[in-house]
Amino acid sequence: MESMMAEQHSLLLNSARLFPLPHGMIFSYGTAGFRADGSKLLSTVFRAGVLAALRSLRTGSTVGLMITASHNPIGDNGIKIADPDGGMMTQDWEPSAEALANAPDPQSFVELVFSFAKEEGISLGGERSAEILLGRDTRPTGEALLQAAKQGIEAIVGSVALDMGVVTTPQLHWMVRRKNMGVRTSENDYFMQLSESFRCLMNLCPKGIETNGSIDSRLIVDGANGVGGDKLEQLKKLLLGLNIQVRNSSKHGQGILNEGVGADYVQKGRVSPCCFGPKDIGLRCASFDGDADRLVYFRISEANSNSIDLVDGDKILSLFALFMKEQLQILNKSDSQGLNDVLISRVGVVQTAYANGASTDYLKKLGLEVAVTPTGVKYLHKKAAEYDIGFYFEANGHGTILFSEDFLIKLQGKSNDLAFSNAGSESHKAALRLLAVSKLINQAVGDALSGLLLVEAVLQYMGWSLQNWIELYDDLPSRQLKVKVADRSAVITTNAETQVLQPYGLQEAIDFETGKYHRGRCFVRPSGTEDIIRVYAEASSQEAADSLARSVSHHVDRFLGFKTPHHLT
Ligand SMILES: CC(=O)N[C@H]1[C@@H](OP(=O)(O)O)O[C@H](CO)[C@@H](O)[C@@H]1O
Ligand SMILES: [Mg+2]
Repeated sequence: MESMMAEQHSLLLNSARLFPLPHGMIFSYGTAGFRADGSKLLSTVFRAGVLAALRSLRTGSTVGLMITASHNPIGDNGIKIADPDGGMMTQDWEPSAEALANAPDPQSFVELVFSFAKEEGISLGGERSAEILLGRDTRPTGEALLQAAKQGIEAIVGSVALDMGVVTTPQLHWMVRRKNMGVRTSENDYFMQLSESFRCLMNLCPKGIETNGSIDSRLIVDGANGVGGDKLEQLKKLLLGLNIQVRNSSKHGQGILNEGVGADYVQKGRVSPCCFGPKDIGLRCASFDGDADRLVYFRISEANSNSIDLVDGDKILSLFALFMKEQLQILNKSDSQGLNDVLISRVGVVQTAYANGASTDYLKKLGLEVAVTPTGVKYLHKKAAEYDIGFYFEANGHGTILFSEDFLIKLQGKSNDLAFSNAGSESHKAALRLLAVSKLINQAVGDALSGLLLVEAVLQYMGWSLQNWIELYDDLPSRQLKVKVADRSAVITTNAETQVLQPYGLQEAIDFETGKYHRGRCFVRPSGTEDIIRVYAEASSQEAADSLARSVSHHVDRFLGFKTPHHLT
């Protein structure tokens, strides 16, 4: 036993020596894992590999490691750990992740690993084995970082790293979840599950609407010059009834990842991505981010081909909620003899403070419970998992629908009963649709590919054009700005990030400015992925929202900015 521990100790120490901490850097486990310039992340990724192996040992299950910096510039990279259920690593481990990432030298890193393992009751030395699925996006630093992650994993005796290759973030999370369910996990299985459940939903569209010529089957998708476009090219070969054209796919090799393209660019700037123009006016367009866990829709506006009508995550959420609520109602409608057992379900919606106020009003009017959490999927997902059907979406297009195990068992039971007693009835079809949605939509994390297919199936079911969807409600005009400050950690917020506690006086200034505008709402918070403070403002006109955001940005700059002229973007 002792010799096993000694072997483990020296393996870890020798490996850690290969990945020295870059001078002067501090790494924090932000909104979605560690992010930094890709060339500075070798030690962080190596250490995250070690941590992932510990997580796998602790849980006795497979975990995931994804190397991506999502919508950030191509030179950045990042790493995050997926827990056995496919969700984000438990927040309880984040402080240890940070401590390990910042241990000043190999010796202290190894000591930390051993003491953390002891605290968590993890036995080291190879008594138990760990398994970690690795994935990366298309960034040029990805390959070297993947090797560092492997070395971190292999520095824990008995651990195995399985390289899933270049995948979207949601694919990797999906694979981890499925692996722990003991079912097939290959990329092909992923494509098959999505295409089959999509086909099932399309087959359940009301007759007549399917052939309604008013719905244009054409859909143009911006792949952000990243991994999502390539995967969609593969998936679309299995899809019937959709005419998808992919632009800005990394395979085409023309553009730079996330530069002038992608869901973040489109949603934050409300502009069309590169390679979209006047020829696309009026067509249904969608955009993924660099690792394809975000999805927004848009339409090039008639008046100015650079500006767009945006359909953001809030409106995707609203479309899904409307559809699902209708299916539950149909399912629970009694037949003529009053024979239908009602399927009780707790349905809830989770948003962040960035959700457009008009969407929240709409969802509440639908009779849904709406909860608000801080920014970041880790918060939204956890809250949504409290419901039988929990919807969550960030305005930027990251979101999904979660079904509780218990509800799915009851739903399957009900569907089986109906197949026996009332096959082909509207209630039976509604049950089948709900089951198909639970298979199509990624239960691990928001997924642009599966989200896109669900949007398309729901529009088809409703017989809706993009215009019908846009008219679901009118967005309140809003504006987001970024302010560069000397130290973003000086801003401390509360109340789901809607109120500033520190620096003292800033909240009063925000309240004062907000009070000047009709339907004004404004908040500021430090980004967890970029070195900036984000300012969000909403008001009854675009000019008012712009002006509120600008004046609050100046207050942020006054309280926290550099002494040199400020930087507002
Ligand atoms: C306003 C905004 O879009 N914030 C994004 C962004 O986080 P920040 O902490 O705001 O930088 O990246 C996160 C990870 O992708 C995403 O979850 C979040 O919604
Ligand atoms: Mg992303």
